[in-house]
Amino acid sequence: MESLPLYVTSIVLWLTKELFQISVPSAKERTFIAVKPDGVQRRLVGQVIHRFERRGFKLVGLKLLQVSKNLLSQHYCQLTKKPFYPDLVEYMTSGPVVAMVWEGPNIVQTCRMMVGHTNPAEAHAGTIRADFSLHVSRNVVHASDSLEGAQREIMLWFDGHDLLKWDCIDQSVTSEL
Ligand SMILES: Nc1ncnc2c1ncn2[C@@H]1O[C@H](COP(=O)(O)OP(=O)(O)OP(=O)(O)O)[C@@H](O)[C@H]1O
Ligand SMILES: O=c1ccn([C@@H]2O[C@H](COP(=O)(O)OP(=O)(O)O)[C@@H](O)[C@H]2O)c(=O)[nH]1
Ligand SMILES: [Mg+2]
Repeated sequence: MESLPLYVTSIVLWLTKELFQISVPSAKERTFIAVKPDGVQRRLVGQVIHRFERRGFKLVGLKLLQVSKNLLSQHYCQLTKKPFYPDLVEYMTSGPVVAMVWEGPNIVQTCRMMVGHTNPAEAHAGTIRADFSLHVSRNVVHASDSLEGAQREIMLWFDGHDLLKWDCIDQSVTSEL
């Protein structure tokens, strides 16, 4: 059987989405991930990056930096009243952090699942925190916990022009997804 012309297929797909209100996850969704000082000290940066790469997500921003207390207080602004906050500041400023922006469909929620529970003792095996850490105060990575949080954190940690738009050629077929 002859295949339909591409424009007919596109119209049918568009109509199907419109008629049935199918919500397609945006491939452009972004999240902020950081390898915390304990992860950098333990040379886990490569393994953390590998997890997101092998899942199929796209790296669009990356830098190694010494975090200032000012940046950290903005990043963790919801936690400043917590009893562990002074220790958290000391921990997060104790050495370099690798800050990253990753892109892909449903990435915020998926990365939270891949990172695992805040407390490694409660994290499921196979998550980064369960596989690489033992204690909540040394839990190796940060991942944004909502779309709004991700947008706020990306703007806080990166200048827009440090984030790269590029095409994964192996994923061009699924760029509509
Ligand atoms: N009870 C605790 N004792 C020590 N440190 C804690 C405790 N709770 C949280 N933290 C630290 O503060 C960080 C921020 O806590 P939060 O509640 O935002 O967890 P999270 O969202 O899983 O972590 P992150 O924001 O770093 O991804 C935790 O990742 C952990 O390092
Ligand atoms: O009882 C706690 C809760 C949190 N944290 C630290 O604070 C970070 C941010 O906490 P959040 O609640 O945002 O958890 P996360 O988003 O990291 O899972 C965590 O990752 C931990 O490093 C901690 O040291 N003790
Ligand atoms: Mg958090």
